Amino acid sequence: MSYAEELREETEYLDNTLAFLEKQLENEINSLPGARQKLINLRKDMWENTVHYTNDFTRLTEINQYLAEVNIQTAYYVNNRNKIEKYKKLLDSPYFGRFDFIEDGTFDREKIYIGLDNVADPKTNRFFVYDWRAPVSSIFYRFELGRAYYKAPAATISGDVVLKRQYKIHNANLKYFFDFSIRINDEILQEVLIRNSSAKMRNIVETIQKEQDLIIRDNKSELLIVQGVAGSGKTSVALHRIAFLLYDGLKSKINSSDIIIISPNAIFSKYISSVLPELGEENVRQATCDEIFSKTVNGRLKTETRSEQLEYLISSQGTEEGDIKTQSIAFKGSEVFKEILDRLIRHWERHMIIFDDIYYDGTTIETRQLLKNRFLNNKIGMPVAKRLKRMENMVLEKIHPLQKKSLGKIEKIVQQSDGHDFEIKPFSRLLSIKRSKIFLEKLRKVTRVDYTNLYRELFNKPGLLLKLAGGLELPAEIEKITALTRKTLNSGKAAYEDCAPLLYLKLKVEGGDLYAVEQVVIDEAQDYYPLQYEVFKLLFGSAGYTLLGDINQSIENKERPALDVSVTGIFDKRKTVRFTLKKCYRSSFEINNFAQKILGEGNDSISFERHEAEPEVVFRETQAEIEHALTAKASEYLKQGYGSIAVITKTARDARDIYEKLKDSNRIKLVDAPEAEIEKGILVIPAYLAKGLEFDVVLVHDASSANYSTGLDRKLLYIACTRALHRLALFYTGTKSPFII
Ligand SMILES: Nc1ncnc2c1ncn2[C@@H]1O[C@H](COP(=O)(O)OP(=O)(O)OP(=O)(O)O)[C@@H](O)[C@H]1O
Repeated sequence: MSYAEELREETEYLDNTLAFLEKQLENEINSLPGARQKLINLRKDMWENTVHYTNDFTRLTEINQYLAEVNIQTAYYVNNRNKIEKYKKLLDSPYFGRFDFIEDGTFDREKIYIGLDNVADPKTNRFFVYDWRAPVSSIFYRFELGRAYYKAPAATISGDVVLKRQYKIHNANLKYFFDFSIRINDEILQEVLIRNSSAKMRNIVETIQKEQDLIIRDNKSELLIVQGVAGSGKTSVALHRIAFLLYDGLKSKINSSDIIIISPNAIFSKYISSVLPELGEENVRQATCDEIFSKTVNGRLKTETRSEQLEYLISSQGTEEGDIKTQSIAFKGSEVFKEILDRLIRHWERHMIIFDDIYYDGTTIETRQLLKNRFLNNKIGMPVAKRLKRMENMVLEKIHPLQKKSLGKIEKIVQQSDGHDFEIKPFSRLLSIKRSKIFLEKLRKVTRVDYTNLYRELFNKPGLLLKLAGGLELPAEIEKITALTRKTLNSGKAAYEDCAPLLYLKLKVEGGDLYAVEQVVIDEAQDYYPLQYEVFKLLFGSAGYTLLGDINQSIENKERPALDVSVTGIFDKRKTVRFTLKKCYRSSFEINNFAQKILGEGNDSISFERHEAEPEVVFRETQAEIEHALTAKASEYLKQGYGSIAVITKTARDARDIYEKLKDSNRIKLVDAPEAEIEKGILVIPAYLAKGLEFDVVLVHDASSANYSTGLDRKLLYIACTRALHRLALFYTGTKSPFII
């Protein structure tokens, strides 16, 4: 077929699709006022015809019937409005791709158009467009021309792909289309990747790569681990995977409230917040690691945040305090410490809960031995706090009949005393209540659990930690770690590394399963320690997990077995799968190659062939000259049209410092805490907060050997450089960092 004929056919197809969409939109718009009015009437009826407060069961049933009807109508109305939104969006660009497929055993050439949502006529069952998540659409992402197959719900369907085509449709106009093979596929990606970055992450639905698609569509695995180099699309894949799991057509479809994303900080949460809405889905629940770990403990103890911890770690390198803190973090995140906490709970059950004989009104209710035996031998699978509460209730039940007797006795005593003739009953009751209160307080001294105290005891009680750690390997500086922790806890504070252990104790002692979710997605998974994963397991119960991370971006710990066997062992899922993403899509070829050299041997990132200028390493005699050079570069790139420029520093303190110096001559924004907003323009930001983000241009402030020389510095420098899409420049005085090769 000639190009002109193809164009005519495609234009016709687009017109038909748009006409169908317009009709659908019109129908939905027409039915909206009716649905709205129906809902208003129903609410009015309910208000007028039912009581607003009642103890009467029959009236309650009546209210419930109304409420059920209101809920149905509300869902209908909301659905109506969502459809209007969907059709409007699709009318702008209903599809972006197509492939033609001849299924084995047939001679029909089926044209499969792919877009953000299904567009189908329910009357004729005709599909104008298939949702990118539909099973058939996987062919578009996974196969070139030739043999192909996809897994339909009932069977695997095979056939031949005879055409693959990509479209640019904007404002309901077909701008262009072209057919592609593998090579052109790369060119399309080139075009997408050459674009400037934006303050919010974008969807990649038109150019999902095969290796990414395999992760996105995996709905069988219960634990899915992705190790991917910087810029390989881990976060993008995670979000598209969520959209896939939310897809209506999926048998195992779940709702947005069933999924939670754990992200490193609020900056990152905001950065990724636009992708799911772009894909036509509601945003799912998000929690930052601070929300999970520090906030839960906060209120009892003043807690350090993850950023504060990192800032301290980075700034205190080379000092004894810094070294103790590093060891303390690794120790408290380890499986060894988990074992110590488990032993602490067992020890506490057996030796630290002091039972006493229980008397009430001169009668022995329980002996201490009986209480202890009952506690140690009953319901041992139940969390300790619940078992103690159960015991408390049992004792209270026993004293209940005695309370009445005791009241009678009190009344008699009060009668015998002078001056209470008219108030015998109320006065006696008061005395009885007071007595019960004293009793309860005494009882609760034994049955009430305070996990923060328990944790304090571990460090306060001389020799307890060492005794519990018998046979386990402890860090060299355990005495100093204990002393530091004692000091912090006794001043009413908890370091960030104490939060996960505290939460672990809380969940073990009081019981867990706080979040009812089915899928947990953990981004920057390399940053969590085994004990933190143990907490996730307690918090999220039997949920499925997707963990995405990059071992080379784990800031503080060197030997952490993140993302491998230890995680697999903790979650102990039957269906576990591991994927590796090696290709970097973010940075230009030159920037990625430069960044890989920072890491040295043994990393296996493959650069996508998108060529741009070589990174610059700029020497200046003084800091003042560096600041001048930074300003000049930033302005130059801004003029060249780069929208986002990050001056990346090592610490937040450096960021504040450089901001103060540059702010008068530039429109510049400081990002020194996770609450800050990321905007277009020039930003000054420390490397650990820039993690996960990207910028058109990265300017690394002070890349000298004095500033970047340790193992931790190497990772920070790597993180900083891998944030750049198009331009990278590093500035230094004295000698440059040994990691710059
Ligand atoms: N298939 C793709 N098509 C187009 N762009 C892609 C694709 N995969 C990744 N990208 C782009 O590459 C960049 C990096 O993606 P993303 O942030 O998801 O990577 P990451 O692995 O999470 O990176 P990091 O570990 O450095 O945070 C983003 O701009 C993303 O849009």
